[in-house]
Amino acid sequence: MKISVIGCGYLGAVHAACMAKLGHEVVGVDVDDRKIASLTRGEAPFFEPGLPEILDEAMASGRLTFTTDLSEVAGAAVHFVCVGTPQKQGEFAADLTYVDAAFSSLLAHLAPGDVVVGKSTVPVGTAERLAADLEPTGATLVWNPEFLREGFAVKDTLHPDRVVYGIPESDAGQRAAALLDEVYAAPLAEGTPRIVTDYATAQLVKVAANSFLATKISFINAMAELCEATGADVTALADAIGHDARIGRRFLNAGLGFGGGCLPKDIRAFMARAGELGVDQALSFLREVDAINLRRRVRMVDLAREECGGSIVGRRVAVLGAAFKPNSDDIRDSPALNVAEQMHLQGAVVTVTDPEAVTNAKEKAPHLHYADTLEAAVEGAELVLLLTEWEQYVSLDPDYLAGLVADKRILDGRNVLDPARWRDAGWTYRALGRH
Ligand SMILES: NC(=O)c1ccc[n+]([C@@H]2O[C@H](COP(=O)([O-])OP(=O)(O)OC[C@H]3O[C@@H](n4cnc5c(N)ncnc54)[C@H](O)[C@@H]3O)[C@@H](O)[C@H]2O)c1
Ligand SMILES: O=c1ccn([C@@H]2O[C@H](COP(=O)(O)OP(=O)(O)O[C@H]3O[C@H](CO)[C@@H](O)[C@H](O)[C@H]3O)[C@@H](O)[C@H]2O)c(=O)[nH]1
Repeated sequence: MKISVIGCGYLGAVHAACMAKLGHEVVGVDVDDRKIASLTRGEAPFFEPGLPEILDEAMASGRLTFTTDLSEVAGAAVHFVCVGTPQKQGEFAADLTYVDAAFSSLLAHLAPGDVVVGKSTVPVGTAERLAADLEPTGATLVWNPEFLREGFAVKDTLHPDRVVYGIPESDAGQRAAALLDEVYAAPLAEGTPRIVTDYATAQLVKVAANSFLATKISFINAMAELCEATGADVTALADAIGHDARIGRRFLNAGLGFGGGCLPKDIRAFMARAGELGVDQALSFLREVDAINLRRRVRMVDLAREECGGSIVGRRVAVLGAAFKPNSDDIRDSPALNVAEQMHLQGAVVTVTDPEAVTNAKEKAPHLHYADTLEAAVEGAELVLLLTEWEQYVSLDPDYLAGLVADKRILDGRNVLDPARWRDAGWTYRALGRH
């Protein structure tokens, strides 16, 4: 089937390549000509494990092309809209400029019977408005939220935990769902659960899922605050409560908290939308989820100051990690980069390293120092901060690192190192929520 994917960022580029892998003929469209030039060369414009391989395969098959010319979507039966919905400057609400622009420019290229599939994360009520705009074209809107995780985007797209379709209550809605079933025939054949519902529910499922994940992380980080006040150990606590199948151990990793281009802005946009709907009280707990999360970053800097005898002015600090999570080069709302910036503002001499995110970090925070290797970053450091749990940092040898630094002091912002092993090697080890 001929498919178009509008918006080829972290979500859209992966979606386009995966749809081609499933056998469809795909045209990916973006307004960013640098991104399109890179994708056209078969090069992923960002780091995502597995993407280069499926891009290569799809480009070689001739089934995947990229363009900045939206008119090339004509003739596609299904159009996926994957453009960004960032947080508005200075507000909690989502900025729908890109979604609105993508839909309005798409109108001229649609034919009756086409299916437009919204995958961007939007405030509930957006799909209903966009469906009304589509009506004169004879195309049908399906709201099909996306749940992929960066770092696992290819696997999550090809083998999703579930698919959700928000459709109108009409024959056209049923036909649109059947067409989307054809697009997703391979994952559905694997038994992927498929939930068909109305627009409002489909849009809410997405932000409810992200709110739940954010709440789980902030819950354990609140427990970390209690652990710090009592001498308890939050990792042991998470293991113990996680054994209860009703709770589960996943997403209970305490530390610097959540960042990225999704959880922080999605819970804020959800609160803003609840306010517009007159039900802001229902989500008032998300304010606390956000506040607990942001407090962890401040606590990390406080811990660094404590370890440096009350002041970090002029101290040489090595920061391991800039990406918001490992296996990604994404630095959107990265807790690691935020801590590095706070340390710099408070007078420390900060050198940041990351296996993949240094280029993006330099663009966002050019005033920090950067090193391409771990060795260069830690050389002569008086304090080391592990802030993104890349495997190469998790598996660091304390004796090896000891030979490079000026002072053997490490703060583990992700609770991934073995405290006993580091202390035995002569290090001062501190972490969030454990001693
Ligand atoms: N990144 C994820 O892991 C993820 C997962 C699930 C859902 N989402 C949601 O998907 C959406 C996209 O997120 P992302 O991380 O891919 O963002 P992104 O910023 O990486 O990509 C968005 C892309 O859309 C392009 N764009 C903007 N306006 C356009 C237009 N009018 N026509 C064509 N292209 C246009 C931009 O140039 C950019 O390349 C957001 O709503 C996000 O919340 C993201
Ligand atoms: O126990 C945990 C788990 C995660 N995190 C942090 O939480 C953030 C988000 O992690 P993750 O959810 O794995 O990354 P994303 O790629 O942002 O994915 C989330 O956001 C996407 C965009 O909406 C959704 O599609 C995914 O389902 C949802 O997991 C990162 O900063 C992690 O470091 C923790 O602090 N502790």
